[in-house]
Amino acid sequence: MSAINRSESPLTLWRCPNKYKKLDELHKEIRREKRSIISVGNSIPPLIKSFKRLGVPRDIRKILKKMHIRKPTSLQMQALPAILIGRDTLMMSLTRSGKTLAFCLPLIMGSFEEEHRMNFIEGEGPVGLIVVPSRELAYQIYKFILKIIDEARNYPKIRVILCIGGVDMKHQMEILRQGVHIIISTPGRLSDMLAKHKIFLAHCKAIVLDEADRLLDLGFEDDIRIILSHARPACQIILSSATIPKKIQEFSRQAMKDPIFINLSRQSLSKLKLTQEVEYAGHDQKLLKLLETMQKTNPPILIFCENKIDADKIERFLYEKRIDVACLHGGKEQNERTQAIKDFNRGKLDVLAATDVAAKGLNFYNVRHIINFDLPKEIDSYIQRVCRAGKRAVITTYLSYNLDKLLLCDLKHFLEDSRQNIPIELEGILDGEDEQVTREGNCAYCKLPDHRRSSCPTLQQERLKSLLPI
Ligand SMILES: Nc1ncnc2c1ncn2[C@@H]1O[C@H](COP(=O)(O)OP(=O)(O)OP(=O)(O)O)[C@@H](O)[C@H]1O
Repeated sequence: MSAINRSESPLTLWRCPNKYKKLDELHKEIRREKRSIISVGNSIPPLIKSFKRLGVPRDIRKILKKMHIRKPTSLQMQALPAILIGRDTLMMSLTRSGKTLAFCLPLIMGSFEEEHRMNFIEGEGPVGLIVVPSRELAYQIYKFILKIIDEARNYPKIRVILCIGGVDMKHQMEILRQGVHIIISTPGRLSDMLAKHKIFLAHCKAIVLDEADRLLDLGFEDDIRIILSHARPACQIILSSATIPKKIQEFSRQAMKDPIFINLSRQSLSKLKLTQEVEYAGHDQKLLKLLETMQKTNPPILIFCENKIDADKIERFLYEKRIDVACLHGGKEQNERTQAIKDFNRGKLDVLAATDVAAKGLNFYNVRHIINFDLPKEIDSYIQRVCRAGKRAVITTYLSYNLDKLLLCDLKHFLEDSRQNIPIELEGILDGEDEQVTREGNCAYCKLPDHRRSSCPTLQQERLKSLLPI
């Protein structure tokens, strides 16, 4: 291990430009409101609207441009300055809001700076660690980072490795021995490597927990605690999560220091201009309905279901109808899963039937139709699924007859928030809670028009505030 202490200084030397520093709180807040951003915490940096002002080096901006990334997304405008100044950050937003770039870019910039300052030597590093719940997601992020650094020819060479099950570790270990800047891993494999003293986090400056809600859902809590216990207390923690369930609240209270919470509210989804429809269907009718439902659009069509059995059943049924289909779930071999995603994204498959867990965090391109074979148990999972859709896609959801009224109520409110006509099937569902809207149709919480309690920005901000460590 190295003799220099790399861990006490922040990830990057980036400082907020003076022009932005001078903005008063009111103006910062107005800019956030315009972009449906809610930020909570002490001394939150302002939104910064260009990669140039964010200090992203010119060559990297050129590479991003080639990837059709010209300006930061709303989330990145807030998250990048927060992460770049070294603050613990929790990003809560829907999928496709650009969270991955928001944490990858600072790690890449930080690694370049480190390597520029002093070459990494044998056994040194990592500067940054990214922990994700699935191998596919790890691979996707790995490829994304490689794409950027491989093209950055005028910058010092930085090394990235994948530390996940199913990958030959021999080559990765070789790179590790040369000194590594960024590690992308799944929790099980990483805690194993830490226990065997093959990886050290003593000099790690930032740890990212991507899809943090899913990491905890999948029971990786103990692994995460072990991983964090190997890091220095000064290590920056970055969490990305689509929802903030209780476990995340507790976790962030314990693990994060003076954090900034950033929430991109749901209204931003309305930009996708989706058509969302629901149909009642008994369990036995669903397969038969499927062919008719699929006629609504051209492929690619993504079918979501809650369990592996249904995913397999759908695959078999459509295969017999000579449709190019595959399924994606935890019971499939890694190479089958990778192949299915590749084929679907390249247009070789018309239909992919997937469970939520398997599809979590993956990017699918230009999906025209999402069919929810069943309504997930939580509205957040429904929203996650919807986020996989391309622009102007159709979302069809099969509702069973015995669904929880509150869940249907959540669905109805979500459709209202996304400016959808309420399907006749949901019209009869009473708000039940007069608390949702006042008699004048205003938000029952802040009494302002144009939104409901379920999407009230003031309420969301107050909820986030309550999550902050005391
Ligand atoms: N500033 C940007 N401008 C244009 N495209 C972008 C920008 N940032 C990211 N993208 C692209 O948008 C897509 C989704 O981004 P990304 O995967 O970072 O979203 P995410 O919020 O992490 O989603 P998920 O929760 O699904 O992981 C990717 O194809 C990415 O390359």
